[in-house]
Amino acid sequence: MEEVVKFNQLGKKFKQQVIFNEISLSFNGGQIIGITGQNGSGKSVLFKLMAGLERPSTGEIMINGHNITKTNSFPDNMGILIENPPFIDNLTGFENLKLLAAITNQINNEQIKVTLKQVGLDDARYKKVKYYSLGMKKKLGIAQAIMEHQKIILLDEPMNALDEESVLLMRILFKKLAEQGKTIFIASHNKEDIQQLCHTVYRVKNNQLIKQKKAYD
Ligand SMILES: Nc1ncnc2c1ncn2[C@@H]1O[C@H](COP(=O)(O)OP(=O)(O)OP(=O)(O)O)[C@@H](O)[C@H]1O
Repeated sequence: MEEVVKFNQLGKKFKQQVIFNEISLSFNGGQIIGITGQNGSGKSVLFKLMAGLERPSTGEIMINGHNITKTNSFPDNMGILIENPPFIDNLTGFENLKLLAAITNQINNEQIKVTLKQVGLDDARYKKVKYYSLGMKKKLGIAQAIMEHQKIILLDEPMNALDEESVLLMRILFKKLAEQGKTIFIASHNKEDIQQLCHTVYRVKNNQLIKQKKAYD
């Protein structure tokens, strides 16, 4: 299987606070990888490092064969949901995605509509984001992360604020994306989501990523 993400002696610290220390790991494509760990352990920082939004203090990160650390670049082919994406309140969900899609111009309006349907926002696509509930905003965040059919998708707590039915819908969607060959990293505190979804699970602990024997140790 193809190696899509590789950490080479990755280290990260903020001033005196060590978050990661010399992590060397690689991840194969086409799987759902769970990232768990206590509050403040470093899950979001890990995603920011992979997305090129934070720079490693030491070591290197390779994404799809490109050394993003050496080239100081953002990875191609990566969809990202970290924290709450800054949507424009006065535009509809559809218009927000259209604006984002215009940056790379890879998908058309029809594909945006299909994505909105996939995340269960079909009825709300013409509603301004300022009238969206918390869960609806989360779904729009998931939509922007997956709409361009990126090879790697980072989802930081994607199920937060979603109702039970929507969680089930997302699980089916994420599994389908992995079957299509995409690699999905999911950070979550939800044991059931991790157990149901993930092929491999790592726990951030003691500045390391520790592979779990069971789906959730
Ligand atoms: N830009 C920054 N400057 C300084 N410290 C930071 C910065 N970003 C994150 N940190 C610190 O790094 C640590 C890890 O934060 P991170 O947000 O990755 O935790 P997390 O595992 O995602 O937590 P949670 O489960 O609460 O979402 C925290 O102690 C946080 O305060």
